Amino acid sequence: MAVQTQVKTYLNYVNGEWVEASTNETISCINPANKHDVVGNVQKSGKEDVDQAVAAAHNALASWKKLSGAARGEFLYKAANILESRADEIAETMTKEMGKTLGEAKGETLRGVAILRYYAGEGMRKTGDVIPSSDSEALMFTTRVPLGVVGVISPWNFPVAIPVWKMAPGLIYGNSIVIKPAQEAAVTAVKVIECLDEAGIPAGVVNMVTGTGSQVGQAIVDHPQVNGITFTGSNQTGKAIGQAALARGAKYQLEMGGKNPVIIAADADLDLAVDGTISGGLRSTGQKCTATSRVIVHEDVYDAFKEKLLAKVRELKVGPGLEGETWMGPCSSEKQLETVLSYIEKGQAEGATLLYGGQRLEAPETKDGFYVEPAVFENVESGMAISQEEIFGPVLALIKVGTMEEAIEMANDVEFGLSASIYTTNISHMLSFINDMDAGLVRINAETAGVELQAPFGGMKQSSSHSREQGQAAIEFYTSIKTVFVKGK
Ligand SMILES: NC(=O)C1=CN([C@@H]2O[C@H](COP(=O)(O)OP(=O)(O)OC[C@H]3O[C@@H](n4cnc5c(N)ncnc54)[C@H](O)[C@@H]3O)[C@@H](O)[C@H]2O)C=CC1
Ligand SMILES: O=C(O)CCC(=O)C(=O)O
Repeated sequence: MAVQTQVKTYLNYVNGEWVEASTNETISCINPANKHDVVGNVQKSGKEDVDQAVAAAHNALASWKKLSGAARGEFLYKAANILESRADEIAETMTKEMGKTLGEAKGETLRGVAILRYYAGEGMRKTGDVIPSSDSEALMFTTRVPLGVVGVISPWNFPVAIPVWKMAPGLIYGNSIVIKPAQEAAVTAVKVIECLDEAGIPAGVVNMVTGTGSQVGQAIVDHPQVNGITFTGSNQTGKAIGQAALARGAKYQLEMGGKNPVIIAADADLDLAVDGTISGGLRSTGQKCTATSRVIVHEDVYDAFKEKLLAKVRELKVGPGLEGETWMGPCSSEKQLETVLSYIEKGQAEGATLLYGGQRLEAPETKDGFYVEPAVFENVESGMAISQEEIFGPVLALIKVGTMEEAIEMANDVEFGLSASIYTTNISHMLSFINDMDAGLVRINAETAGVELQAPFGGMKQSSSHSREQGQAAIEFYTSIKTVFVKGK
């Protein structure tokens, strides 16, 4: 058991000030590698705090949107430099708070830096088109105006990258922000906001209120002065947010679950496919919406692939994310661990064969953390829960198929459509996969996870609100098009 020295309490950020919540309550953020280690306390805010944050964001809007894109971009460049200079410390906080390995946390923090720089540059790019008018004496063009106050509701699995990829485009296009980060990653979020504060972002342009989803999140969603809500998280919460936003005419963007397949064709490079399956399925302890969970393997290479996969999975070192030799950290919370263990039980009860892993780590040095061994199932059928539902944990389900058509049919046989990949050396297989796979992100000879910040990201079917984040696609959510028709007299 760790001895707690001094636990810091972090404040909300409202109208450019660090403030306590009106409730006078705080919540502790726990280290999933050792539940006795409190990483920090954050404010357990209420509706009144959201009202103050939204009022500040609303008041800041007029002068923020009047600035040129280049001037707004300067704040993002400064914030990027500050985040970069604090990358080691912020990555360590992330690892302590939600468990991913330090290497992954550092990579993600630097991705946050790159996202800030990318959107800083967007402030100098075109936002409209000239369209020929049918009146030869008129000028017709489109311009864009900001949405207004944007509510950002973010999850815990990418504590830097997701808040940044939602806030940075919002800011560059002239919106003001009220963010409620996930409770499990709130200390890391505070540190990201500190970077924006240090960069001198004007008071009220960015506000952060921490607390529960049902109190703080819901108050943001329901607030009449919040013009749009961008959300990443579970399907259940996302759908409820979408309905509430629609009911009061607010814009919304939802990024939700995945049940992502990888297809291993008979002609695949099996070593590459094994590495991509492990990295896509088990990095970050499987807690990515783009994580690989269904591994659809051609029967001709099934046994060879399975043996190679198991040999490598057996070697993965599970442990605290801060330790250098750890490959996979704990689940982010006790709730996540319980969800994963319940799916492992359900898989066995439904008749799948657990080939490896799936046990909680009970050794003295790990029993206080939320650790589970990576699990590999076979004899998985399409109707089983482990084949259909998002587990968000280190669980791979092997499915044997006889043809490429069967593989693609199986890959599409879920309600989600976020990401999918195929390992093959055959160009016809690649082309049918690109054409026939129902997913927003299709990847050839590459793992399902790992999105690039300059490209559109989002899913088909139940995975998103059919919108796209990141890259230049982000402009669609954060702005409205205004069509302008000008005639001299
Ligand atoms: N698509 C993704 O990247 C993610 C998917 N998930 C999925 O969701 C499952 C449950 O994880 P949770 O953290 O409980 O997800 P969640 O969807 O409940 O939480 C995501 C965010 O929504 C907020 N929230 C919760 N209820 C709300 C409400 N009524 N109004 C407004 N905001 C609200 C939370 O506080 C958090 O900031 C995971 O096991 C996983 O399957 C979770 C996190 C990220
Ligand atoms: O795969 C990635 O890099 C991003 C995944 C993601 O957006 C998520 O898990 O929410």
